[in-house]
Amino acid sequence: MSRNNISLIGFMGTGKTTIGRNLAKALNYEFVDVDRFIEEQEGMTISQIFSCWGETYFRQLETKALKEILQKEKQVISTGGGIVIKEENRQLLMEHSFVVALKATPRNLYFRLKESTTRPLIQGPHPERTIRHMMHRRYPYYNQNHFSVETDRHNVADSVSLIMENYMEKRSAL
Ligand SMILES: Nc1ncnc2c1ncn2[C@@H]1O[C@H](COP(=O)(O)OP(=O)(O)OP(=O)(O)O)[C@@H](O)[C@H]1O
Ligand SMILES: O=C(O)C1=C[C@@H](O)[C@@H](O)[C@H](O)C1
Ligand SMILES: [Mg+2]
Repeated sequence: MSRNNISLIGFMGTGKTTIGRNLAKALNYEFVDVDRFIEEQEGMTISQIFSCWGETYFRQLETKALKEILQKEKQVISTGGGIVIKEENRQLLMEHSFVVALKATPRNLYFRLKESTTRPLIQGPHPERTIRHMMHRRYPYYNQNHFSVETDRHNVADSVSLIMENYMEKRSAL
């Protein structure tokens, strides 16, 4: 595990961007959001990439972006919710960063995301059911981590403190 990068993984809406920004500030690390990095490189939004080129192409861009981002250190990396689907990405993350999984129930995620129009995979007619199905399939992948936080039970500030404590502890034990 690299000593100097923290990656946040988890389903859409678990708080990777919100917690990530605060964590980066607290550690004086750079904050990098993989989705935003891809959007800047491509000059298109994630929704546009999905609708013009499809998910498979997006997944290729995502792995390319991850490799580039992981070259640097002292970063909090907020990943896309589906990055863990690929074994290659899971290995890259575990090898080059301290991986923190953020968790929440499908019900809470539904309430957090129901007004969102920027998440193409949950724009269908039954978003809560879709979240439940996708979460079920991805569950084992989110469980490959160095530390996890239940965001149903901890607010943003508490989650940041818990992650910092655990990161410092495990880093000094290396
Ligand atoms: N305990 C909590 N921890 C984190 N976020 C919370 C919590 N409770 C409510 N929220 C809200 O849930 C939303 C989380 O959205 P955010 O964009 O940070 O998620 P994300 O994991 O980055 O999603 P995506 O994968 O789609 O980018 C924010 O509006 C945040 O304020
Ligand atoms: O869960 C997912 O598969 C995704 C989550 C978002 O962060 C984006 O990366 C994209 O909308 C796909
Ligand atoms: Mg995000």
